[in-house]
Amino acid sequence: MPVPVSVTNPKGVGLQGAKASVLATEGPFARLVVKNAESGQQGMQAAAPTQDQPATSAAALDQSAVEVSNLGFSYPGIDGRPIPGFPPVVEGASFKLLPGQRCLLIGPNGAGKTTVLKILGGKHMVPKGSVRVLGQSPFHDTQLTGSGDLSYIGGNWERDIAFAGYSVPLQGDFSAASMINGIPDIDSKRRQRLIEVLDIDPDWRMHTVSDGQRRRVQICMGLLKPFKVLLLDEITVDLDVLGRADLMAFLRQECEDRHATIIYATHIFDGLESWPTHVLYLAHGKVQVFQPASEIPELQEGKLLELVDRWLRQEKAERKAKQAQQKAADMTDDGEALDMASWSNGWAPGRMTSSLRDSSNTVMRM
Ligand SMILES: Nc1ncnc2c1ncn2[C@@H]1O[C@H](COP(=O)(O)OP(=O)(O)OP(=O)(O)O)[C@@H](O)[C@H]1O
Repeated sequence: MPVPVSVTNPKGVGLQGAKASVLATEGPFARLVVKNAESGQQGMQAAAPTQDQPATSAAALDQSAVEVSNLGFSYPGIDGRPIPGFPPVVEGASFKLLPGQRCLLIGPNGAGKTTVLKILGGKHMVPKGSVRVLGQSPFHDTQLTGSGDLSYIGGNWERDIAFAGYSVPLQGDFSAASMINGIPDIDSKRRQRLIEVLDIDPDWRMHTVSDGQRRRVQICMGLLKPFKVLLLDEITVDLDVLGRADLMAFLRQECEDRHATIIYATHIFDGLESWPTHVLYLAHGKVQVFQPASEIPELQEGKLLELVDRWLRQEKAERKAKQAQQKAADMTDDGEALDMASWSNGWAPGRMTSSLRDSSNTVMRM
């Protein structure tokens, strides 16, 4: 049974006509080449354009691809407003990435990584000024995803289906080729390259593939269009070591050759030291570290895992201390716990539901 996919606009329909993705092939770029040749200047130069690699003007390389300014976000409660007493999931986050930069997004479970990526991918509405992708608001300016300039790959290819169950994986007796070839206006060389990089057998039947094989097809579909900004939410978790290494090499090349910008959230760090140009560490919904990789000694020394281990242990200790403080605050004067925690509301089709602590429908047990 086919189900929708977690790839933004896989068919590239919609505002496809508004192809803002065609970048200048002369003018500023040509002037920069002449200027650099004259001054003998070293440093970042726009790559010469080829059929697969559109030229990027020097001015475009200086403009931020992703800009987040004092971003705050709370998931709404049942009345559509932030739940009173709950801290925002993301608070005061600011960072900026230029074309060509690759950012590793790190943080403990529940830190807000997926939420940030979804906001950047236009899946949650936030004030226009707080998030700009390619100079536009990803939620409001839908041509960003419609054109394929902004691509988000995350989650599993599954959804809840009535009478079939929860988290039903995408399956159906159709081939991987029929999915991949079903996307219009794709450069055939790029498609073939991705099939090779991801080691996809076009004859795979989607109802008999393994999780990792299904993931490869999902990733392929998300990468078919030559994106300018790519958001990856732990998509390598099912891939074997070789598949992951080949994919990371491909993504790196996309940034170096086409000046694409990538944010990659992951919990798997082996072999990643030389991949990012930037590292963003998120904890408690706040940006704790945002630094160029060149300024992080542990990355130069191949000790990314040790660094993350230290960060996470520190975060855990802070979290435990905060919880202990909260517990103490919840005690009555005679030392009894005031139970304001979640309260079972019974079953709604197949699922337990509950009221949240301090939410508007909190049930207080006395
Ligand atoms: N739809 C939602 N409604 C309410 N709260 C949510 C929702 N989705 C996530 N949250 C909460 O927001 C917080 C951040 O979740 P998020 O999924 O962004 O974290 P994460 O850093 O991606 O975690 P992980 O590493 O486990 O994937 C968590 O406390 C989570 O419970």
